[in-house]
Amino acid sequence: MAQSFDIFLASGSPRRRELLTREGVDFSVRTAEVDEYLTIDERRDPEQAAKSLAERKARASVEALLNQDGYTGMAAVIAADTMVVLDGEIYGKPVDEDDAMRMLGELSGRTHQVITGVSVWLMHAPADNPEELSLGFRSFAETSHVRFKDLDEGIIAWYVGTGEPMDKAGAYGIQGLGGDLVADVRGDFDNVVGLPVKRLVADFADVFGLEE
Ligand SMILES: Cc1cn([C@H]2C[C@H](O)[C@@H](COP(=O)(O)OP(=O)(O)OP(=O)(O)O)O2)c(=O)[nH]c1=O
Repeated sequence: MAQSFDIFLASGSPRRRELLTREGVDFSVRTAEVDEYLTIDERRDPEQAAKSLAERKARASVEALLNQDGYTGMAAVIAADTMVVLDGEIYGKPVDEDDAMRMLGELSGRTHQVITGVSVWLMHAPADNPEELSLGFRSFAETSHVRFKDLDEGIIAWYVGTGEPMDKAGAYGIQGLGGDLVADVRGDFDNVVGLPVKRLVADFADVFGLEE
């Protein structure tokens, strides 16, 4: 694959790295701290919230590349944010085991949405003239629908005890032991894991060197 851009993934998530690697994309990881706070308006519109968080993550990474790393060249910076939504309410990562138990109890036997917002920032930072920086971005949100089996308290307590839920939106990982909690998935499976990588690569074919 002939890539005309340097590609940076602004993510600490090992799942996102694996998914992008699987598509054959050559990239580096450049994470930067962001505040994941959502406004009331963003909470009312989960797709917008996911895009907005992805945009913040990518922008922070762009700023770090330019201001801390002194990056020059043509780059695409990719970030994503995944959230679970049940009855319009956003579920992020559980704060503790009780929170994980609560989330899984609420998801039991029902269908929820998993929304991943993706933001891709394109920048050109000329080495000879830093004043001529050009920067732009495009974002999208992808939604998958996941139906949970009926879960009894014993299963939920066992699953939380494995530790798997703690760093994951909605307190489960469909790609791991959490796959056994799931009855059915409609939509993109990778999107549930954290990155709708097929759509990302298709929508940004020029960036990934898939077009002449
Ligand atoms: C629903 C679900 C979520 N997840 C994960 C994907 C994300 O890593 C995490 C949601 O948290 P995010 O805030 O989207 O991402 P992150 O903090 O892990 O990584 P970064 O911000 O650095 O990119 O939940 C799974 O791994 N499997 C699942 O089935």
